[in-house]
Amino acid sequence: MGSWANNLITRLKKTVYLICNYAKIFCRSIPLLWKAAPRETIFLAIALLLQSFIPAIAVWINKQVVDTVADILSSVKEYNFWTLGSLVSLWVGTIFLESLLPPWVELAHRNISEKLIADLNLKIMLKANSFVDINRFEDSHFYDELQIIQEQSAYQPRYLLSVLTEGIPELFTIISMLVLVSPLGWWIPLLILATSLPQTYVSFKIQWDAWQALSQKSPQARRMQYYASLLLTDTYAKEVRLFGLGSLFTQRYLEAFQDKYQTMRRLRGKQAFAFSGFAALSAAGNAFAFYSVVQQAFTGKLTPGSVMLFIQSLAYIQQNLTYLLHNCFILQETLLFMERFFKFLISKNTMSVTIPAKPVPYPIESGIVFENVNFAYPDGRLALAGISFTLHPGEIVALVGENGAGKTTLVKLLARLYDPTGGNISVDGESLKNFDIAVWRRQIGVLFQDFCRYSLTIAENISLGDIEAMDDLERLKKAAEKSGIADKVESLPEQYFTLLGKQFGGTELSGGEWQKLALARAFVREEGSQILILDEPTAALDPRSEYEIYSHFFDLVRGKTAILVTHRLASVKMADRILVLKAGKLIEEGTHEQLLEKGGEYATLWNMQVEQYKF
Ligand SMILES: Nc1ncnc2c1ncn2[C@@H]1O[C@H](COP(=O)(O)OP(=O)(O)OP(=O)(O)O)[C@@H](O)[C@H]1O
Repeated sequence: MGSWANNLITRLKKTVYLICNYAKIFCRSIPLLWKAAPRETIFLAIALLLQSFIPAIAVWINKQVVDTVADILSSVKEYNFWTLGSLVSLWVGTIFLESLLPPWVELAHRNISEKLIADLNLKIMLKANSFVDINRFEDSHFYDELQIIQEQSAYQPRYLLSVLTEGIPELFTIISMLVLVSPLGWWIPLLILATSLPQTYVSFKIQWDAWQALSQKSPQARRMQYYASLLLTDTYAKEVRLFGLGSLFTQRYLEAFQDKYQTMRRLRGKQAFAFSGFAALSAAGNAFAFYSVVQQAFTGKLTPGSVMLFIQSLAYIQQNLTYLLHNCFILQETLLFMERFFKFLISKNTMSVTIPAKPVPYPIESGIVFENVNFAYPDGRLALAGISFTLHPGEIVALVGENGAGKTTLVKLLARLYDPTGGNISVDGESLKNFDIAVWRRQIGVLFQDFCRYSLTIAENISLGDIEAMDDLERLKKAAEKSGIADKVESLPEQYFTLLGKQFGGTELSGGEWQKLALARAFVREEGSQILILDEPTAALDPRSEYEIYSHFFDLVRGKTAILVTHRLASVKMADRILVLKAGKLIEEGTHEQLLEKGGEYATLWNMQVEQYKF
């Protein structure tokens, strides 16, 4: 067989595969509508079926009316009021139904699409929440996919419904019109289809190419969005103005736009060109069919009503084919979104979970042991290498070291936000991996240096540390007092019920006040937790607040194993032990005095800080 034929077979196979794949996704998507809104879906299906056949019934009635009138005029039949009256009543009935249905179809469409959007978004949120580690969010490919799904879930489900509510009646109208014209000549529907389908196929193919090009250019589209957000969101407003960054970002926006636009412009040109060529073929086919019908009418083989039926049917077929084609494009894009959505729903957790889990020791007796622990982030760089130490119950340990030394990474491993890529972490001799992750995390109160600021009330902001404390104002107040934010809260008119954050018109706090609130969140998890991790807890605090926190530190962490990550060496003096990290390695370990005596890295850092305070 020649290479031309081979090529054709490969293309055909590919097309069949694509169509089967789309059909599969379509069949998986429809039950989602049913689940989101069963009653509305039944109503919509019935209304759509009615809508689909109304045009064919109307055209058929028109034919009967014209033929009856022609017969009466040519005296073939006698004028009969009842025949004409019933035809007119039927015609009025179909026209009435045609105008009655759309508002109800629209209502059902909107109700279902709103429910469907909420349903899909909930599924996405629940799935994202089921990832127990944060690796997924740091895998750039996966994160990109998640962003696209999140963005498109706001409108693609609506498109799916639009396509169904418009496309189904269009398809049935085309079929019923083809059936109606077939008595005029068996070859007429075939000719109309044969001259219209190449146009449909080519448009489809070009649309597919355009979609692929668009997804290849999606980094550019996302960059455009990013540069726009730099000029349009409050987070960047200060720096953009002070550093005069407006023109740089608009320039970058334009560069990304040009890159995407040039590709799309070429493809759209190709599409218009191919479309026009095949439109001419379709027009020639229709003209031939029209000529044949009119000629048969001249020779008396067809009635005037049949000519009108042909003209009206052809108009309906042409119009609905164009609309259907457009809807197929949209459906194709929607099905690609649904494919992404389904893939996302079956994506696996990257962290292994042991079932059944071992009970977490309470209290921890012998301690938490890091044994030769290594960790590399997804980009492959080693952030921790060969870390070994033991955290004894009730001990206060300070982690110090230069920026990027691996301190935060180490506490993330302890909270099991990641698993080590080498070595092991164990608690009372049992690997951390064997515990129920949620139960283990409940043992930990934590404040990260990049803590979150929630646009919720103060009480809610604190209680997020332990949602069981949500209604226990006394517990929340105690945590607020420990972190030093209680006085500020009590000075506000609505106190603990003050809404925070500008997003919903709440009050704004200063950076240090937000940090104290986050600290209160770590303290509220007091009951039942055994470990307290504070990563730079006082970075944004004024000297007085910092002094107050550290002078009561033993009180604050009472009975817990505490890990304190800080650059302020004056505040680590009271720690039972200090671990010094450098470039991912544990290089020194001991009390403040021992490390000073040793004269190593810690002593150097200490002396540098002491120098700063000398006058
Ligand atoms: N999410 C991440 N993906 C890739 N690399 C990361 C990520 N987070 C941190 N790193 C890298 O891991 C190393 C250790 O970072 P880590 O945040 O643990 O340092 P740190 O000691 O807490 O620093 P700092 O004192 O600045 O807070 C750094 O080189 C950093 O670039």
